[in-house]
Amino acid sequence: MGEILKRFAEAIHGLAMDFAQKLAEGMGLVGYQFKGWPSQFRINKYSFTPETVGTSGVQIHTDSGFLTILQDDEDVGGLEVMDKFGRFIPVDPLRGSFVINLGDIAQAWSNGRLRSVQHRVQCKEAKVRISIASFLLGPKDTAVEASAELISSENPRKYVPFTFEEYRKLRIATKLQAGQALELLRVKS
Ligand SMILES: O=C(O)CCC(=O)C(=O)O
Ligand SMILES: [Fe+2]
Repeated sequence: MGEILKRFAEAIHGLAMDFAQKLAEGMGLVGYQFKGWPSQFRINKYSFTPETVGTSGVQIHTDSGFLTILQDDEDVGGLEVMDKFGRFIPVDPLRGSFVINLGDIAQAWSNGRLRSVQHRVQCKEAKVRISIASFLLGPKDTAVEASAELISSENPRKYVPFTFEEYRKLRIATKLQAGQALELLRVKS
C-alpha cells in the first residue's frame, strides 16, 4: 500500500473506532471495548458506459461488517439506500463528506436495536465512478454477541453467538447478500 493510502486507512480506521465507541456509549454500554477489531478497505472502480446506463453496478446488499465509512465519488452519483418502506433513496454526491452506514454485525451486536441498511449502486451516466469503502468488520477472535445490558425478558436474545468469520462464510455459502443470512442465526423461540 502506498504511503498516502496507508495514512488514509489508519485515519479512517481511527474514525470508525471512535464512531463505534460513541454508538456503544449512546446505547448505555459502559466501558465496551472494540480493541482489535480490524478494518478492511476496498477501492471500487466502475467503468460505466452508455450500454450500462440503467443497470446495477453493485446489486442490492447489506455490508456484512459492523460499520462502513464510504468515501464516495464526488461527481458521479448512483448510490441508493433502501428505506423502511422498501423504496430506494438516492444518496447524491456531496463534496467533503463521508457516507456512514451500519452492517449486519451491528444488528446482531445490538440485539436488533441498530439496523443494517440495504443499498446498491446504479449506473446513471457513462462515466468512471470511484469509491473507497472502509469496513470496520467485527471482533477478531471472539464471538459477536449482544451485551447483557441489551437483553431483558421483554427483549430476549435475538441471535445465537457467532464469529465474524462464520458469518462471512455463511453469506458466501448461502449467497444471501442482503442481510437474510442473519435470519438463519436467530434464536428459535
Ligand atoms: O460504491 C459505492 O458507492 C458503494 C459500494 C458498496 O456498497 C460496497 O463496497 O459495499
Ligand atoms: Fe456496500
